[in-house]
Amino acid sequence: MHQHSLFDADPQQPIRDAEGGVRYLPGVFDGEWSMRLFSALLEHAAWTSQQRMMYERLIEVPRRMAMYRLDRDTLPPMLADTAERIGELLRAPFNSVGLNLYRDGRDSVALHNDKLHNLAQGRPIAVLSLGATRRMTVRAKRAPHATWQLQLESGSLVVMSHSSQQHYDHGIPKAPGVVDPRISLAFRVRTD
Ligand SMILES: O=C(O)CCC(=O)C(=O)O
Ligand SMILES: [Fe+2]
Repeated sequence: MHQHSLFDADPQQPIRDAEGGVRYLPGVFDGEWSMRLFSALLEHAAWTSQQRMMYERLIEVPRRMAMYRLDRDTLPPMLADTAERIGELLRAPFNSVGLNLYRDGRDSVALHNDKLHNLAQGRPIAVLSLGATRRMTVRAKRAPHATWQLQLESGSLVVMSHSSQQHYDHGIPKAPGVVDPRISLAFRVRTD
């Protein structure tokens, strides 16, 4: 397997495609905004634990989640302003946000691609990170599975094109030693 660090080729854009590929944008929000938003979401978001069937057993998903429609739900403090700033920056009419809370390094999300059936063609998925820095793995589906490791700092955005989801998986591996929580917000343009 070929391992790339983010800085091998281009610090901003490890993967290129006609729709923008996968880009890492550090420092989109400053430390103060990021910290205030983190606290507001930790306290006020409607966190749920979900369960999945795995090997015929019901297991708890190792993170907390919350989901909002930006166009119709009552939102936690600062979320509407944050969504608007990201929408303006990326010129995309985001109408949904999925929140993930990784309580510490034991929480994770397995390699996956975001399902595209209810996402608008050509519109990106933007993931805002808050709190503890965690590593995102991005891996080509096709052999030899080129793999990138991105350190997602608080206040940063990872912007993934719609079409990148067909060719790459992404995940947040467990991180032994990380004791602080992280919240991510995945902004999407849904068609339903
Ligand atoms: O927490 C992250 O950075 C990734 C979240 C993610 O992949 C998702 O919500 O689909
Ligand atoms: Fe995802």
